[in-house]
Amino acid sequence: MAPKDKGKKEAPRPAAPSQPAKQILNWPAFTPLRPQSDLALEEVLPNQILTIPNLWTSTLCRNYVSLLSSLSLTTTPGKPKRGEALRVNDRFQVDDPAFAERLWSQTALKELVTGAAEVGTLALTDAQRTELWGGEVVGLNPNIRIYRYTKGQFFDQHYDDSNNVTFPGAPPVRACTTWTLLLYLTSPATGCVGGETVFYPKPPKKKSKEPVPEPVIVGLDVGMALLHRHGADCMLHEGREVTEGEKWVIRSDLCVKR
Ligand SMILES: O=C(O)CCC(=O)C(=O)O
Ligand SMILES: [Fe+2]
Repeated sequence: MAPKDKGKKEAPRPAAPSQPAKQILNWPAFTPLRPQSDLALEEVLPNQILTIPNLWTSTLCRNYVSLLSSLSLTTTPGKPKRGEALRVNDRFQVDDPAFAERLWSQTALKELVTGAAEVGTLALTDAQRTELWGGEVVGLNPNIRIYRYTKGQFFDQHYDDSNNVTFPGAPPVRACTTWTLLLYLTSPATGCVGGETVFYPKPPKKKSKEPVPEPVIVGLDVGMALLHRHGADCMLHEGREVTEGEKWVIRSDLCVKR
C-alpha cells in the first residue's frame, strides 16, 4: 500500500486477463549484451532508487523498439477513476513468465541484485540485502508492461503498490512485488526529449524550518534499468511529459518470496 492520503495510486491492472504471450510475441534474444563485469548497480538515492546503466545495449533496445512498434497498443483513458493517477500513454500488457525469467536470468540483473556478481554489486551482508529488497528475491513479475509515450504524454504523480504474484511451477512459488523495474529503451540520444522519471522526497512537517527537499530527477538513458522501492515505502513519483520523440519503457517488478 502507498502512504495514506498522500497521493494517487497507479491504476490497477485491467480485470481481463492478458493474452498468452506465445500468440502475440516472439521476443528477440538478448543480444548483444555487455559483459556483466562492465555493469554495476548504482545508488541514486540509497535504499530507494537504484540504476544499472547499459543493462541492455543500444542495439538491443533499437531492435525491441522496432518489434514493439508493430504491436497494437492501448491508449490509457485520459480520465482516471477517483484516487488513480492521470496517465496518458500507450501500453501493452502481457503475462509472460518465460520472458520475465529471461529478463531476470539472461541479463546481469539477477547476479547484481542477489550479490552473486563479482563486481558491481552493493557492498551488503546477506541480511542487509534481504532487508533492502524486502525479502528473498525470486525473480521478476511475469506481468510485463510496455509503455510508449509520444509527444504530450506523461504519467502523473502517484505511488506504486505491491501486488501478490504466483510463479508457475511444481510447486508454484508465492511471491509479492517490492520494487518497480523500469527499463528505458529510448533517450535524448534517440530523439526523445522530456519523459524523465521524477521522485519527490517527503516534504518536512508543516511547522518544520527544514527546506523542501529537491526532487530527484532520473533522465532517460538507453538501456538503463531503474529500480525503485514500492509499496508502503514508495516515493511519490511521475513520468514527466515527453516533448519530442517517443519514450519506450519495459516495466516489471522485483518479486520476493511470501
Ligand atoms: O514512465 C515512467 O517514467 C514512470 C512509470 C511509472 O511510474 C510506473 O510504471 O508506475
Ligand atoms: Fe510508478
